[in-house]
Amino acid sequence: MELTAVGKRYGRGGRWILRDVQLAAGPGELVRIAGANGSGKSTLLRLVAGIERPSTGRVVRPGAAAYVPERFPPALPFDAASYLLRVGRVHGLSEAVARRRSGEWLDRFGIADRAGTPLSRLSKGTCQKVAVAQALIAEARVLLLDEAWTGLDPGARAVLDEAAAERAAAGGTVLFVDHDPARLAGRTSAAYLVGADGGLRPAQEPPEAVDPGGPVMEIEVDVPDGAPLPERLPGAPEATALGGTAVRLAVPAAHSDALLRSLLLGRPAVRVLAVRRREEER
Ligand SMILES: Nc1ncnc2c1ncn2[C@@H]1O[C@H](COP(=O)(O)OP(=O)(O)OP(=O)(O)O)[C@@H](O)[C@H]1O
Repeated sequence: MELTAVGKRYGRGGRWILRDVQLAAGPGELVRIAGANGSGKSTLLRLVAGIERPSTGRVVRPGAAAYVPERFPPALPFDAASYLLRVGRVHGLSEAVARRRSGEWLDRFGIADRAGTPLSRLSKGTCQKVAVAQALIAEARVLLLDEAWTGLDPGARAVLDEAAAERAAAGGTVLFVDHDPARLAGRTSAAYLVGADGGLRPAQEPPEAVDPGGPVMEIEVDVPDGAPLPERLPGAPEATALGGTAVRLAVPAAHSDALLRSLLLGRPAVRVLAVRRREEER
């Protein structure tokens, strides 16, 4: 995904919201877009999504993007399951795959029992879970999350954290905006700030939020063909070769579920040999 010399203003003579923006993000990247209120973060994501056209410059993306907008319109005449099915079909999924993935995400967000409820009758939080699920079922090469965590309960926020990391681990490119500066801390590959002048510049990432002295999990995996593991895995695990094609990955316990999931769902296909908590004295 690449933006070259992108400028954006709404209407002729309007102020330049974005100016001469260069941004390149490849497979496996998890990128934070920060900036003050009204600086143009949503505009940037809408340009990448293809919903807005740049006033100047060029936007290139590798296929369709999946997008969670800042505001999701819940007043659609569908229930959650049939809405997700339709979105899946728009993304080119077969009916069977769209149905299966919809069911999986409704289940992961703990709302499988509301699959048949009209969107208009869902609570705001449940509706937001559907808004997020509609983007995740696509498994798109580019995933755009605009304040997608807002309105979710803590459990669902953690599911979305994992989902974003999984998409990147599976070779997707993920761009996100969130008001919490610690969101996905330690998992992002880059961060940028939209300035008041419309420019986009690299930003400092906040430090890893996890207590470095906290519990550590060890996950041992076998990579049958000896292929290298992805460079960016959730929790930035410390890897130790165990001989043959086995590797031990050590991560803060807070990241172990996400790491395990991305190992199981990502490439190369690995076999998990052991998962254990590291002994204190080691
Ligand atoms: N469709 C539009 N037409 C005209 N002006 C717009 C449009 N969309 C956004 N703007 C203006 O562009 C500027 C940037 O808006 P944008 O929503 O991209 O910022 P943001 O950084 O995402 O803001 P926030 O953090 O408040 O969500 C704002 O001044 C906004 O009013």
